[in-house]
Amino acid sequence: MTAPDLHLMGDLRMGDRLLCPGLDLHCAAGAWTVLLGPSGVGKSSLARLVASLPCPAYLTGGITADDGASLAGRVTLMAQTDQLLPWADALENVTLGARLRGARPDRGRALDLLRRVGLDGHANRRPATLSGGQRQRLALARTLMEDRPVVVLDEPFSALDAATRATMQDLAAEVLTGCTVILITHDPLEAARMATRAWLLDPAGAAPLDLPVTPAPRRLSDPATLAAQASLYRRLMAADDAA
Ligand SMILES: Nc1ncnc2c1ncn2[C@@H]1O[C@H](COP(=O)(O)OP(=O)(O)OP(=O)(O)O)[C@@H](O)[C@H]1O
Repeated sequence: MTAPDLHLMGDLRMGDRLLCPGLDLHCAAGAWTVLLGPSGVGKSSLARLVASLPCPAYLTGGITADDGASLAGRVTLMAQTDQLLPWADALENVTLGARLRGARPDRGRALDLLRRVGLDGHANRRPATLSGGQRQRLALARTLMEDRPVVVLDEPFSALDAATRATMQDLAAEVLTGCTVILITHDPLEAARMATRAWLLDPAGAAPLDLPVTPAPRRLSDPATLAAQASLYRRLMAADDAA
């Protein structure tokens, strides 16, 4: 499946509450669109809307793909909570999507992804026996296994230590090459590293954020990455003060 460009348009509302007005976000195919913003502005709601999941919020202008086709079946969402099946082991969790669709899971690919997220030898472990970071990496492996052209990642690396986070970011960038990716994060360094385009959502609307001109993922130690991190941090602090 070819990845489409997405267009998110209109006011993000929940009942009579206006969460974020006047969205006009283009999410380019093959690029990472990063959304930042204060807690409660509606980022996770937007993620659920892109994934066509039940959500009390709605976007007045809708979400469209540039190829005109429905997004149904073309999006995978890694939610903030890991949503692992407690009674299934790690391998069964990673292959869940295929099994739900009645397809034969690619066991070799699943085991390889488990290895690449650092869970080699954990295939038969249940989620309750894993640490928070291991569970998050298992959820990441399940997301990467899905092979969908549109991928929404809602704070996917939040439970990881800094070194593991960078490794998982690189893995996701590699596996998701060519996909339309929407990444939600509260981490300005992650945004500075991973974003092709970044937007700050706040109750006044969505504003574009400045990023280095170099392609993502950027080196953590690159002065331009660190300068962008500092600038994004200042913007987030200002948005938090205003919220
Ligand atoms: N199921 C729900 N029913 C009613 N209100 C909800 C529901 N889910 C979220 N909300 C409210 O909608 C608003 C947006 O929530 P959402 O989780 O989308 O924000 P967010 O920007 O992702 O926040 P965070 O950064 O803390 O994850 C919040 O005020 C939240 O309390």
